[in-house]
Amino acid sequence: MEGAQHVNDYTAGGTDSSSIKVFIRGRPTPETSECYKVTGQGKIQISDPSGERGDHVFGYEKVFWDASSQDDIYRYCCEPHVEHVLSGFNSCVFAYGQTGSGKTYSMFGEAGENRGLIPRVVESIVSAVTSRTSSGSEVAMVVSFLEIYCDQIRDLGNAYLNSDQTITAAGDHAGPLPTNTAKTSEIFERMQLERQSSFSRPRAASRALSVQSGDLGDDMSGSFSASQRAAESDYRSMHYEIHEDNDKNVFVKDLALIPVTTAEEVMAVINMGLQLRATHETKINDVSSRSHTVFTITIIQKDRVTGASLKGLLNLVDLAGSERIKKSESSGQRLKEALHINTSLTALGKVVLALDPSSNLSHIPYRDSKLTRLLQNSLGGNSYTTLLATIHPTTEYAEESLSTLMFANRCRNVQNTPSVNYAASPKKGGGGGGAMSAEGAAAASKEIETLKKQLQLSASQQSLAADPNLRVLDVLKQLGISAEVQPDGTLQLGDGRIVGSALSMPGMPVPGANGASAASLALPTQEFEQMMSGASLELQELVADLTQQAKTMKTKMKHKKEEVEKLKSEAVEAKNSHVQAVSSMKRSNQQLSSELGNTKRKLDELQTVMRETHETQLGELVDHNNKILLQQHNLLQQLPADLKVNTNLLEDARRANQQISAKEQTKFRKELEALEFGRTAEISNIKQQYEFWLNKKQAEAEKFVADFNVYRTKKNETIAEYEAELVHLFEYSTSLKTIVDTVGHGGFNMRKTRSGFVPVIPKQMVAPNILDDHNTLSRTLRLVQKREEAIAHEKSVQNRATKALSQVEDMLATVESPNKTMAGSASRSLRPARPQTAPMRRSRSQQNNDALDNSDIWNPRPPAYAHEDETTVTGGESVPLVEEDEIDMVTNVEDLPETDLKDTVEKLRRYIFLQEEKKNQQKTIMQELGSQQTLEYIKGLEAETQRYKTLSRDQSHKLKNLRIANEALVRRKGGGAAKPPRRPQSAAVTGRR
Ligand SMILES: Nc1ncnc2c1ncn2[C@@H]1O[C@H](COP(=O)(O)OP(=O)(O)OP(=O)(O)O)[C@@H](O)[C@H]1O
Repeated sequence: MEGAQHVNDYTAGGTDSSSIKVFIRGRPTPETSECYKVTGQGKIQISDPSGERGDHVFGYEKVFWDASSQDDIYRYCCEPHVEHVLSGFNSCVFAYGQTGSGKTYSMFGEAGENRGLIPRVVESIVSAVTSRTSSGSEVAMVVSFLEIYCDQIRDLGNAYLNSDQTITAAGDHAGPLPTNTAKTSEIFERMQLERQSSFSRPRAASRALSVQSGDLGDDMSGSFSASQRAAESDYRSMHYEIHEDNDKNVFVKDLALIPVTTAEEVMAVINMGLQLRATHETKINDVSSRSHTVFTITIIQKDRVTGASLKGLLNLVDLAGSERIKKSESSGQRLKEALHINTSLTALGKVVLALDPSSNLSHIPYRDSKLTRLLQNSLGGNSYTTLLATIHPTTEYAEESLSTLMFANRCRNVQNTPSVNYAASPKKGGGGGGAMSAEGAAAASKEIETLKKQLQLSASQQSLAADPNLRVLDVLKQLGISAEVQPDGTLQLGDGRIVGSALSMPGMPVPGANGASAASLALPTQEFEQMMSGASLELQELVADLTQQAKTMKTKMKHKKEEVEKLKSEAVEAKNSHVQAVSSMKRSNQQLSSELGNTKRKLDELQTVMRETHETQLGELVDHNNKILLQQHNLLQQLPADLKVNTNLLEDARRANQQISAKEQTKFRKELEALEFGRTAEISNIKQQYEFWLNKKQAEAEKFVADFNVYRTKKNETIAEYEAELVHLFEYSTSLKTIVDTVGHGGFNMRKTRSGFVPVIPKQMVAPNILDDHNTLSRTLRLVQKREEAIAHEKSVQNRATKALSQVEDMLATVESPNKTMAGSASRSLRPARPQTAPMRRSRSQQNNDALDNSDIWNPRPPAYAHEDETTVTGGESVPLVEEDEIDMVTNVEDLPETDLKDTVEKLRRYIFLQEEKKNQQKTIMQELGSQQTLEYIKGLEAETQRYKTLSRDQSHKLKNLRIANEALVRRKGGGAAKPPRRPQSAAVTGRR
C-alpha cells in the first residue's frame, strides 16, 4: 500500500539569495532508522513511524548525514560568512534542534579535528585580519559572548575578564590595547558611546597597564581571586538589557566588548565562557545546554584613502535544545529551564512564521522573547543568515525531527536585506554607521550643495574681472587692503597713499577685460607690461604681489573645481544607484505583490492542509480514546472474574494465615507455659532455700538467745561469788596487814623453831574461815590463769566461728544465685552483726556444762587450757601465771618468814587488781552482748522474711500479667472471627501451672 501513502512535499521555495540558508545535520546513531531517507541533493524524506501521517519531503541547501565532518559543515555553512563579515556585512549562523541532537557539538565541537564551527571561523577571521593588518590596513577585532538563561542575559565574557591571566599576541600576560584597536579608536569610541559599554580587558591586563603607568588603581589593589570570586557570584545575578542604537541595531547594554588580536585570545574567551555556561545532565543528554549562547565577532576596517570605515559583525548562536517534558522527565529547576527554553523557541518559531511572506502578517513579534529580540537583525533584517538544523535520526525522535525539519523549512522563506555597514567618522558628527542608505545619501547631497555654493562664488569672482578698477579693488579687499578709486582715476589706499594713475589712463588694456578668465590675471600681456613699466614703483610692487596671489588663487580654484566635479559625479552615481534601488524596490514590490497573491493562495492551501491535519489528528485522537475506552470496558468486563479469582486467593491466604497464626499461637503458648513452669520451679526452689535458711537462722537466733540467757545467769552468779570472795579477801588482807604491822613493831612473842624465830600470832587475829577462804582463793587464782588462757583460745575459736559464718553466708549466696538481686540483698541483710568483743571467760563448772554443748559455735570447748600448768601465750609474749604453790604458803601464815609474808601480800594485791579488771571486762562483755547489734540481727532476719514475701507476691503478679498479655496476643492473632474463647485458654494455662 506504499503507493497510496500521502507525501507532503516541502521542497519548493527558499531560492532567493538573501533568504536564510538552511542546512540539515543528522548526528550519527547506533541504529539506522527506516524513517529517514536522504534523497538527492539537499533532500530528506521523513515518514511517520506509525505510518498514519504519511511522508514529508523537504529540500534544503544541503543535508549532512552521519559521515559528514566538522570541516564539511564549516565550508558550507560558515566560510561564506567569513567573507561577508570581512566585507562589512552582518552575518549570523545559528544551530537549532532538539536536545541532544548535536548543536553544541557542531558549534563548539571538541578538540583537534573535531573542533566546531566557531573555532574554525575564529581561525579564518584572525588569519584574514592578520594578513590585512600586515599589508597596512587598519583592522580591529572585538568579541563578546553572552548566554540567555531563563530569559536572563548574562555575560559569558566575564569569565575571561575576571581571569587572572590573559593571552596576547606575544604570549605575554598583559599589554596595552591592541595596535589595531588604537588605530580605529574613534570607531570604538563611537560604539562605546552608542552601547554605553566599555571595552574591557582582563583584570590581569588592566593591572599590568596600571603598573606600567605607575598608578595602582584602587580597584586593582585587592586580591584578584577574591574579586574574581565576587565577579563570578555577580555573574549569576546578571540581568542585562537589550537596547537599540541610532541605526536601529539591537545591542546588549553593558555587555563587555573584548578587543582581541589572536585566535588564542578568542579561544580563551570562548573556553572560559563555556565553563560558566549553564549545562546540566538530563535524561536525554549528559551535558545539556540549558541556555542559548550568542558569540559575536565584530570586525572594523578603515579605508586609508577615503577614511571610510566598514563594520562587519558575525553572530554565532548555539540555541538550547527543545525538549518534550514527557520524554526528558525534567523536574524542579530542570523543568523551569526547559519551560523557558521551549517558550523562547516557540517565540522564535512565531517570528519565523510571521516573516514567511506567505503568512501575510504585518507584525513581527520580535519582542516576545529576548532571544528573538537579539536575533532581530538576523531574522528578516540586515544580515546574511544560515540555519544549521540538527536532528537525532532515530525512530524514537522521529516526531521531534519532523518538527525541526518543519521549522527549518519555514526559515527558508525568511527574506533578509543584507547591506554593507559604513561606520561614519565621528568628526563629521550625526548619522552613525550603517549602509550607504537614505541618511548617507542625504549627507552626500548636503556636501554637494555646499560645493555648488562655492562654485557660484568663484563664478561671481570671475565677473569681477571685467572691470579693472573693481577687480584691483576686489583683489586688494581679498588681501585685506582697503582702497578707493579717486575721481582723478588714481587709487588711494587705506593708509592715504596714492598708488599712481596708470589704471585710469584711457585706452589702457585691462587684463581679462575682453572676457578672458580670471586666470589671465596671473599671465600679464605685453601691453600690461608696458603699462607697468610706466607705472609707479609701488604700483608695480603691488601688482606683482597681486599677481602672485592670483596664481595661488587659481591653483586653489582648480583644486576646488576638481573636487566639485568629483563630488558631482559621486552625487550622480549615488543618485543613479538610488534611482536603481528605487526602481529595483518598485520591481521587487511588484514581484512581492504578485508573490503575495501566490502566497495567499499557498496560505489557503496550507490552512486547508493544516485543517486536514488537525482533523486527521483529531480523528486519531478520538480513535485512540475509543480504543482506550474499549480497553477499559474490556477490563471492567473481566473484573468480576478477576474478583472471584482474587476472592478465592484471598480466602486461601486467610486460611493459610489462620493456620500459621494457630501454629504460632500453640508454639507461643507452649513457650509461655515452659517459661512459666521454669519460673515457678525456680521461685519455689528459691522459696525453699529461703525457708530453709530462714528456719536455720531463726533456730540459731533462738538458741543464741537461750544460750545467752543461761550464760548471763551463770555470769551473774560468778560475779556474786567473786564479790563475796573479794570481801573475804579484803578482810583477810586487812588482818594480815595488822599481823605484819604488829610483827614489825615486835608486838608478838617470838617462838624458836628449827628454821629460826617465828612470831606467835593469836588465833583470834586471823580471820575466821580463813583456811576455807584460802582454798577458795587458790582456786580463784587458778581460775584467773585459766581464764587468761581461755581468752586467747576463745579468740581463735571466735575467728573460726567468724570463718564458719562467712562460709555459711557464701554458701547461702551460691544457693540464692538464680535470683541474684534478691539473694545479694538477702545475704547482705542476713549477715549477723559480729560480736565485737572476745567471748567471756567461764568458770570451770560452766566450762564443764558448756562441754555438753560443744556444737555451739559461740561456746566451743577450749582445748588449749586442758593442762592447767601450761603457760598461756598471748601475742607471742610469755606471761607468768600466779602459781597455786605461791598461794599455798599462807596455809600457815604464822610460820611464814617476814619477807615471804610481804611477797604473799604483794601477790594478793596483784590478784585483787586482776579481779577488779576481770570484773570490769565481764561487765563490758555483758553490756555488749545486750547491745543492739544482736537485736538488729534478729530484726534483719525478720525484715528479710518480709522482703521475700513481697518478692514472691511481685513474681506472681508478673506471672499474672504475662498470662493476660498472652491471652491478648492469642486473641489478636486469631482475628475477630477466629477469636478463641478467653476462659478455656486461661483455664488451660492455669491448669498446667
Ligand atoms: N555529529 C556528531 N558526531 C559525534 N558526536 C556527536 C555528534 N553530534 C552530537 N554528538 C554527541 O552527542 C551528544 C549530544 O550532543 P550536544 O550536546 O551537542 O547536543 P545539543 O543539541 O547541544 O543538546 P542540548 O540542546 O541538550 O544542549 C554529545 O555527547 C556529542 O558529542
